[in-house]
Amino acid sequence: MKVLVINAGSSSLKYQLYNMEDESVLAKGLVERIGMDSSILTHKPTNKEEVTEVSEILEHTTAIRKVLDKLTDKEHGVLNSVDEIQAIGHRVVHGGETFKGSALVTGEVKAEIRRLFDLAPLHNPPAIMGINAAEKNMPGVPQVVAFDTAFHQTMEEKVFLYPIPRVLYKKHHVRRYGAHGTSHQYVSKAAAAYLERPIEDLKIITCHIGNGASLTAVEGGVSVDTSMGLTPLEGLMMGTRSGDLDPAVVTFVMNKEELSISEVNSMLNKHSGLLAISGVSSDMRDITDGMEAGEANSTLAFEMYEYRLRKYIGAYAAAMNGVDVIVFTAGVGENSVVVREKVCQNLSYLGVEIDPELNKIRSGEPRRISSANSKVEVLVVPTNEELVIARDTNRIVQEAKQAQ
Ligand SMILES: Nc1ncnc2c1ncn2[C@@H]1O[C@H](COP(=O)(O)OP(=O)(O)O)[C@@H](O)[C@H]1O
Ligand SMILES: CC(=O)OP(=O)(O)O
Ligand SMILES: [Mg+2]
Repeated sequence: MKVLVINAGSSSLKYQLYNMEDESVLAKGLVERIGMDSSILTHKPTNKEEVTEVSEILEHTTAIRKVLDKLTDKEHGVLNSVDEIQAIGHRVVHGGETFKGSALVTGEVKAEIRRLFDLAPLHNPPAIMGINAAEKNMPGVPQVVAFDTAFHQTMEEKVFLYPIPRVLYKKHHVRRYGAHGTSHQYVSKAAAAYLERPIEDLKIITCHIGNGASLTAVEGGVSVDTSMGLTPLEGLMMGTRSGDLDPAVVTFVMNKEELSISEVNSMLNKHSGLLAISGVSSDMRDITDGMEAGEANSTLAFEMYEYRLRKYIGAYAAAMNGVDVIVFTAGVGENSVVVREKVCQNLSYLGVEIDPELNKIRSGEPRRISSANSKVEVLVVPTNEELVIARDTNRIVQEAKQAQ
């Protein structure tokens, strides 16, 4: 079966086409700046040259049509016809309490994702746009949704409730949900497989640190705590998101600066984090370059980022009464030698010791960076959210066919 995986953002759409016979990627790509005057489509077929095309793409339906054109293009394509795509899988960030796993898209499932718009105003609306756009371009092709929140539905009440009036949970579902679950689940399983140990016996802290960043305490293979909350704003300091702060900061600043709800949301989600402190960039590469050049604001941004991440690792070791494995993943976790080095340097009280040479090795495979003496295994495990979505899509569509 050939499965197209789509990750739709508000102004972008990432895609990967899988051949599920051998789980190989036939092509992948990205449409950026949807809705702006010059959109950019970058298409990379696995065995051919990458192509980039600039054109006007005003909404997601056109974006998917352009992607399908590229996938079937004589020169850059990998398919003879769009009909070869037998299923489509979508990443959806918020599944609320309804979805504990991936689901086949139906009218009711779409209505539920819409009901959750309030809880994920930045993430769920573009996901629905992606689903509708796929439906228009490929009518009749089954679609599956995979939720970032699903893996964290195992958290206990004492972990997911906020200590605020309970009526807010009953009336408005205000609680902690977490995100990046597909990634935390994938890398924790991959870590156990790499170590050749049963996941049931392990206490694992997974650090998914990319643009958005979150940590999860995985005990016995299930998520027992995670750092994102009602929305993907809670927890770690991120590229442009603040992470944890005193909630009174919000009302105080709204009052002093006369900010609206949408303005304060935008400040905390898009103009905070590394970007706000460095004054330069949300990208960890620029921050570490600035730090190496002795630039004070980038150095401070790095130190705050590393300090907050390290505090969370300590908290999750406490939550599980120990830690056997720490896993680094996503853009920063997989690539930043210096972030891993600094975080681990100050975890010696847990018995963490990394090998500086192993830490420097670059590879797309899971690898150990801790020394032989370390009491905790420290691993780098490249994440692959798209593969998990493709597998779920394949399984759910096959099951639905058999049930017919
Ligand atoms: N070599 C590198 N060193 C440090 N950080 C890196 C490196 N490569 C990528 N990154 C970081 O990874 C981030 C993107 O991570 P990624 O997981 O791809 O994010 P997302 O999926 O949220 O777009 C970038 O913003 C950048 O800060
Ligand atoms: C939920 C979330 O933060 O997603 P991303 O890392 O893709 O921004
Ligand atoms: Mg990501």
